[in-house]
Amino acid sequence: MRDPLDLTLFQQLPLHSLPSLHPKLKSSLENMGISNLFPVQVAVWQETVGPGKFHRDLCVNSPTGSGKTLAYALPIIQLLSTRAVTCLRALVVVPTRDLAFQVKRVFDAIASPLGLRVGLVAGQSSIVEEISELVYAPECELGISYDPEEVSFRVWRQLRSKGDILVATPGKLMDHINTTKGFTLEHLQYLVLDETDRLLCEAYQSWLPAVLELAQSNDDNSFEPSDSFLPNFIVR
Ligand SMILES: Nc1ncnc2c1ncn2[C@@H]1O[C@H](COP(=O)(O)OP(=O)(O)OP(=O)(O)O)[C@@H](O)[C@H]1O
Repeated sequence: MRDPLDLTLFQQLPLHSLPSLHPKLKSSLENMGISNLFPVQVAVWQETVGPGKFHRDLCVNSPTGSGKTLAYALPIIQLLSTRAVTCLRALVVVPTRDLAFQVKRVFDAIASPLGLRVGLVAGQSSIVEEISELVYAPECELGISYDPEEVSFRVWRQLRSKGDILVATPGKLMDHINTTKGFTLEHLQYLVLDETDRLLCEAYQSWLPAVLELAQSNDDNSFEPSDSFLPNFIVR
């Protein structure tokens, strides 16, 4: 493990001083009234997109209100902006439904202009509605009722992810891992644990080992063949 970076040594930076920042990401931030990145955001950007380049886990420890959500959301969106096919590549796990809504709003604001879709599973709607938000189901689109227990093999083959990024609470995530056909973590590239201290207090059916195992289960990753390593953002 490297020596930690001291965030108090980082300064705010204006957006225009980040040459690699995607122009649409810059516009989205400006629309949100953001003209500078906060120090934690500068530090994480530099360790991921910037000179530090992203090939390891990051553990971010920074005070409440210091801007940690954008600190991880910005590089993830920037790094996913070149994706050609929609599949679930980033998973953000948070301990509460309220935080899940809050984090999804931040992702939505910067992901949509880049054509990236953000899903939410936090018990906000029925399980069937959540499933229809997560995976394409041909019957669903034809208006025929969709019972996930009765999906034929032919249909199962056609199921694919509707989103690039998913924000989830652990309990709901495990429900979908255990029961939703077509829901897969095999293409996952980024895993974020937000409010890790609270998350790890709860075992939730051993959700973390299950997620790590599923995310690393596919050796035949057709999207990023050289990237078998799953970098994690751990935020508290
Ligand atoms: N670069 C920025 N410029 C201006 N406002 C910002 C910037 N980054 C984040 N904010 C705003 O600062 C507030 C706090 O951000 P955020 O919720 O991400 O902090 P946090 O560190 O995750 O806090 P918590 O620990 O409570 O979750 C939000 O209202 C957010 O919109």
